[in-house]
Amino acid sequence: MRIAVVAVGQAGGKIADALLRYERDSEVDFVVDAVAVNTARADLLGLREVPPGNRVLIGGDRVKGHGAGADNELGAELARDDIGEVRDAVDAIPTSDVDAFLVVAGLGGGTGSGGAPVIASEIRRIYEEPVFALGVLPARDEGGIYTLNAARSLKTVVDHADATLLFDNGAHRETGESLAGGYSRVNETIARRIGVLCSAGEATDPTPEKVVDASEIINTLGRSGGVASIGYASTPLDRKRGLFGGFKPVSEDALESTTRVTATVRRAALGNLTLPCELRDVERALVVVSGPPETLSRKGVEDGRAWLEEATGTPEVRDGDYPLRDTDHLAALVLLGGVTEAPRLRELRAAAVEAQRNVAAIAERANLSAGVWDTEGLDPLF
Ligand SMILES: Nc1nc2c(ncn2[C@@H]2O[C@H](COP(=O)(O)OP(=O)(O)OP(=O)(O)O)[C@@H](O)[C@H]2O)c(=O)[nH]1
Repeated sequence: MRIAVVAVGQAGGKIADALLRYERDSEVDFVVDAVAVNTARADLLGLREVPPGNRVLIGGDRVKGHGAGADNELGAELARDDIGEVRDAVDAIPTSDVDAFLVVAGLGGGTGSGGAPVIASEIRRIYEEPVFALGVLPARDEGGIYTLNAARSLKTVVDHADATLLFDNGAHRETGESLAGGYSRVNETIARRIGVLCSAGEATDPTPEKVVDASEIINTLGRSGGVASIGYASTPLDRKRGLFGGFKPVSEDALESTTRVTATVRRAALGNLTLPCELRDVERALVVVSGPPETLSRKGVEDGRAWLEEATGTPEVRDGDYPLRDTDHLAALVLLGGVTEAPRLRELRAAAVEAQRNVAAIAERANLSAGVWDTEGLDPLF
């Protein structure tokens, strides 16, 4: 699936950079173009991969290039005011090659949190291709303002995108990790998952036995404002066991190959989801298995799909393979679409209600006027 990436805010821009790096390393063309939008000039200047001509500074007249200061209403306003400039940058993308747009943002701050729904809704108004959002949720310990921002923004993003892929920072940060080091590792994790998903159907050599078409990804994500999560797991392969330093052919080792594939699919779906959730709270799924061609047991993929059908209780589970010559890992990616419930969503909902009660206290702690955090009109989540 070929995507056009529209990154909003600091986290969005860094994730777009990571996606472009992943694309370059994998040598499969799946990002048609990437645009970065921000209210902070320094964040735009700090990007490494998004081409300088594709960086759009918004709100310059009002915030003078200094960011939205975690005020997501301001972020939304600045995006609305300068939407013409964002539109011009998106119009310059050769959209005849694009299967879907991906609007990427951290939902806890100001610019991405407020701007992403405005921008997604504008792109959706103009183009026929689906507009998916990739939203990063703040970790639990980031504090009330980030939580409240994420809760408000999530409700709006979900309403304005065809589907929203969620990534919970809190579920992926390792103890003792520095913030900067943590983010760059987490961004690589995000880029690998989106990268494998999108590049699977674009690689032509070696040819997959069952191709993952863009339409299969789009149908799994859905187009009616759902939430999605991605699981990923990989298993190292023992290169020494096969002939001539390669792997044993599947025929020689069919049982082991099959079990290895299904076990990897189960690990991808049961642990390490971008948004941890129960499989029974999922409406659709897609499994992609990648690795050296001789290790991709068709039966293993089918067994993995059958297991997922049973675990989710839905027959709407698609599958495909992605053969790669230069890897010593077997990997499985599981895309879960139509997620109806997740512990982190429940927490955000509850925290938003609590934060509304404590608005004055939060504003005081953050040294902001209470007016900035006037939450009148904050819709309940979903
Ligand atoms: N995964 C990931 N999360 C990040 C990164 N940078 C910031 N975040 C998270 O994103 C949220 C803050 O959003 P930012 O993108 O920094 O803020 P912004 O959208 O630029 O908004 P303002 O700075 O308020 O103008 C917080 O929840 C951070 O934890 C990153 O590189 N990767």
